[in-house]
Amino acid sequence: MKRDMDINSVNHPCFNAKARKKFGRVHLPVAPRCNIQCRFCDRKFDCVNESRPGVTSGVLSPYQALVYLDHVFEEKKNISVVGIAGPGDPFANPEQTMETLRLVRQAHPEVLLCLATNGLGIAPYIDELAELETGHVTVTVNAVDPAVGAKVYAWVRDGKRVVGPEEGAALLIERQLAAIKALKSAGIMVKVNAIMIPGINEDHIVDVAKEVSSLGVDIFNCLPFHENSGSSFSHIKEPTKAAVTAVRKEAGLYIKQMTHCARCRADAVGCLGEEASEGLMEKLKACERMPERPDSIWDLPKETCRVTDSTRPYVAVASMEGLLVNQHLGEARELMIYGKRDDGFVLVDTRATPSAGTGPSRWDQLSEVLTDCSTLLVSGIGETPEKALSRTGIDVNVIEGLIDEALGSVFEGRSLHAMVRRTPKKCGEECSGMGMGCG
Ligand SMILES: C[S@@+](CC[C@H](N)C(=O)[O-])C[C@H]1O[C@@H](n2cnc3c(N)ncnc32)[C@H](O)[C@@H]1O
Ligand code: SF4
Ligand code: SF4
Repeated sequence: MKRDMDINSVNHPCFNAKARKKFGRVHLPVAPRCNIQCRFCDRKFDCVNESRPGVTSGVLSPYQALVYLDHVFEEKKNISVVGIAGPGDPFANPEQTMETLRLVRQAHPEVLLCLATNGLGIAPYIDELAELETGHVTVTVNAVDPAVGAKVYAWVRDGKRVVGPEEGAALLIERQLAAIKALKSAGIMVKVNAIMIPGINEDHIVDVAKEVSSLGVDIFNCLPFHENSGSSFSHIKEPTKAAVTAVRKEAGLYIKQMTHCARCRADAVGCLGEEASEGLMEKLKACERMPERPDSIWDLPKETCRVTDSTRPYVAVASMEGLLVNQHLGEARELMIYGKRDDGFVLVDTRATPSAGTGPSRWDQLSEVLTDCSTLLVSGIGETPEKALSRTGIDVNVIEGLIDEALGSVFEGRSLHAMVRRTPKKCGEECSGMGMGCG
């Protein structure tokens, strides 16, 4: 759908408070994974009831997102910005992010493109972002001192290497500052978000403001920590309004402040603070059920492939960080769905698992979610789900080790024997369940 809108870079409702009543934004939730773990963040992929960052009603492929965008433009005539803000990090899913931006730019040359990222993985993409005329990037910088950063970040994944808090924070900060410099050199407007977390970094926010101001950042958004029962900071309370105002005032001595941030969901749409449209959330879910690409399923080399059924070309994996098969099915809130292409394995989707407490029907629901998967790789599973899934034709394997290695075996027809977990996790012994089966 072509639109006739005269949009210029000042019409971004987050970068310019004056634009916030007139212009809206839409976030396309195409990036489910994350390459770091902020201790305050808990992502939810199928939730209509919570309004906070990291939450979305669904995750879309780039093509699905383009179809969804047409529905958005039809319903909302004042959208000036198309952005990607997770629900994870855009550069933990760089292929999906860049493909989405390319598709949107091609179909809608008038729109402002925008991204929110932790900055770890953006560097290789900055030139292309500039070519696509991505006008606005937000980088979340919660610390510029690695000792403070180590309190905020649990781990950081750089390629295949996962590092702990101290080394991770130092690496992340170095990448963030370099990325900000490069973004500014490429002529892109940069906003820095800094989450103010009581008892963790509240005395450090002004240092962050000073540092990023020296790099030419355009605007600074000191965002109060949003209480989050699912995160490791579940015990921390939101900072008081007075404390946030005081920090913003001091930080304002160094850099322009944003004070109207609505702490939006990863699928937010409309003007800032506007209630989510039920109709559009239904459309988003409908788009999520469409084929991921117009030509849908990739051709697999059937003669060498254990995954011989072309209606089940994918493999579902339970993993805590996307590197290892290391999660019990009962603990997995999402499964990673992998496919094979000529150039290797590719994460095609991340799917929420049905929530606990619904009894055995939970596993029937899960098998519906996995109708296009031939195989499930987990590090533990209860007897009931194993039987329920196997009944529907899914090959369930309890293994441990690198995802890439396991996918190699599955897709190339080799045995998984060497990876089989010798002492399968017993129900309730190593997971957080009650030992009652994964009900
Ligand atoms: C969900 S993230 C997605 C983009 C990217 N991963 C990032 O961190 O910038 C969007 C923004 O929400 C913030 N956020 C996440 N959880 C939050 C919380 N509990 N309280 C306040 N801000 C939060 C992030 O720090 C980030 O600035
Ligand atoms: S980088 Fe963004 S999505 Fe990732 S854990 Fe931090 S806030 Fe959440
Ligand atoms: S979270 Fe804040 S900066 Fe991001 S879109 Fe919402 S209002 Fe704008």
